[in-house]
Amino acid sequence: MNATPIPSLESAVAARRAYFEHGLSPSDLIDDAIFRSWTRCTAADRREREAVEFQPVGHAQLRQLRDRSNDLLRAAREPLERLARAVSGAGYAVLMTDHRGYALSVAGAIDQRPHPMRLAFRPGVDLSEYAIGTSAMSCALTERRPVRVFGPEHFFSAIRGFHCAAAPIIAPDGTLAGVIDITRDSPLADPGALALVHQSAQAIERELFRALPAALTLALGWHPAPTVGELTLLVAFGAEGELLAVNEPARRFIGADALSAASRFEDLVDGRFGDCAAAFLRGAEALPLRLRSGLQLYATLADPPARPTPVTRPTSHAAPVTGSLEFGDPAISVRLDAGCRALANGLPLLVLGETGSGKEMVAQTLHARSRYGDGPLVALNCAAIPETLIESELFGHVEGAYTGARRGGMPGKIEQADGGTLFLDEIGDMPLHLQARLLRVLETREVSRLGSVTNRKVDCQLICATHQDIPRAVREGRFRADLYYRINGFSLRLPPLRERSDLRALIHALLTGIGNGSRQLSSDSMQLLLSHPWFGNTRELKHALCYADAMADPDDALLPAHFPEFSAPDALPGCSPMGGLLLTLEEDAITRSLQATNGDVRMAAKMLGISRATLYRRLRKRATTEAVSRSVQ
Ligand SMILES: Nc1ncnc2c1ncn2[C@@H]1O[C@H](COP(=O)(O)OP(=O)(O)OP(=O)(O)O)[C@@H](O)[C@H]1O
Repeated sequence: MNATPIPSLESAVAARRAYFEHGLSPSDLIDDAIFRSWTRCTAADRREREAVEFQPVGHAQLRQLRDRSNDLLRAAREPLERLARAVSGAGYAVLMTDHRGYALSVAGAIDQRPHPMRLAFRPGVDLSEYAIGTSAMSCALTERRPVRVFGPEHFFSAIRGFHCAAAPIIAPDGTLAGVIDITRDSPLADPGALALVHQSAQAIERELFRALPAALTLALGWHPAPTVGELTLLVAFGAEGELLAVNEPARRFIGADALSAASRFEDLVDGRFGDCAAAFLRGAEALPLRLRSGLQLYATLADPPARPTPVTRPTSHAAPVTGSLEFGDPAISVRLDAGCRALANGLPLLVLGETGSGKEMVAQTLHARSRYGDGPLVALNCAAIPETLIESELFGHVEGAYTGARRGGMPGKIEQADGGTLFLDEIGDMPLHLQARLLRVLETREVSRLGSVTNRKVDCQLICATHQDIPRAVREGRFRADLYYRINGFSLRLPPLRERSDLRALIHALLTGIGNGSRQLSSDSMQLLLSHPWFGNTRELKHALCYADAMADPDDALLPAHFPEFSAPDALPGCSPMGGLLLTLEEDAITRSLQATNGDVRMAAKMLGISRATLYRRLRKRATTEAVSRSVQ
């Protein structure tokens, strides 16, 4: 951060006199950024005494502005609140603008502030240099560095009561995402304010970085244990070691020339990406890394995996279970988190899992948490409606498109999902001839109703789900490969219930949703439920609990006798209702992940979103099955 002179009333007044009365450069009295801004305002023929308007844009335009900055708003929510708590007592209000200077959000006490500040601190107000002349935020926008602007340093006299400090927020791709500003009407100099704003901007930059769908994000430093507040150099890599993003401090540290020639881990660092990733997966806390320039640094994980929190039994007052997807299984929570990030980055999501494992619930929850969460969630189950109707359901039709078409026509599910999420359940069952049409819609983001020659633009996110082995369907010519790649921006595999480590907690949570929520379970019953293989997954478990609840007297605990008779678990997975299909899907995924990680079981398990123990179990099972089939042949 460049050092800026501590502002004082005397130096600001002297600088004004030097510049406006004598045409001199006052750069030893004020920050150069302010001098340059005055020069631009003068060149644009602006006058000091002009009135300043704080007109917010209309609702629709504000919505558009906020939609465009959705990632920024999400990343900034916590840092802005923290900053507001830190500075409110000193009379500051907090504001964040987008990269053009439009106010996006306001935090901290604004009600007691004087009139012009209350007008300026409203979402949608244009606070660019063009609109309000020299200010901390307009200087931070132009200079891409933290700037403080003190009373008389503002170009227009109308806002000389303001004292503000602002810092830019740089997006992971190096572009300007926005600016944070704090402003108050007290003329007391406050050297700490600028540092706080700068730290908040860096916290937002780190959040934007965290949201990248990166396989590995490294924090680089000169010491194996970075100290709090140290300048954080962040570099993010994709699953193949491709360079995804570099934050501003790292950009300056590594240098633009070295970065422009780098597209992979190996272009920046002596060493192999796979070795580095494997070392962290084995639990390394810090690794020495030599940059191509010869500088020796240490890398730590910028975003170490969260430790699983201990599961406590939910009480009957707990949040409704339909809002929860996992209850302490780290494998699921990591995948869900990654799924959220993938959606936030515009990737279509493919949810895989056995029947009843909660694919639809995942779609509902991720939709609600996404930036399209305010829009509709429109679902179509491709397996549940006759093939002849899917086309019209999906694409809609105009009046007279076919016999029986609705008068006035009808929008299809895709159109209805505009501004929200389209959820295509059982996508594996989509008829082949419609797949090409769907692909075209996904590519052009335009849909035309049956019988219509005009196209309509659609803006929605896509979540698909299936229990089918789509790679196999592709091999057999039942599913288009290009559509598969299009819908599979990120695949989220839900483990079957029998593999979940949070089964006990899930049972308790489901119990609270049954009857009046106070039903108890005997320990024998819990053992029974924990040992059942649950081929019908959560749906089967839920039914079993409802059944037992109906069989037991109102105040009794649920005993094993209250539960339906479970058929004995099948010894061979191939005998399970879903066995054949799922086995192929699993086999395929396991083989591909092992190939991709050169046989590294830890990494492969992480890629698959299952525990290492589960993967070993699968591999042992595979070895046994292969041995049995060899002996039979
Ligand atoms: N985490 C959970 N908490 C509570 N209920 C759940 C959970 N996961 C799934 N369920 C319930 O289990 C049932 C099946 O879930 P869902 O319909 O989401 O599964 P699915 O994988 O989409 O099934 P299918 O493939 O058969 O359509 C539903 O009644 C759902 O409410």
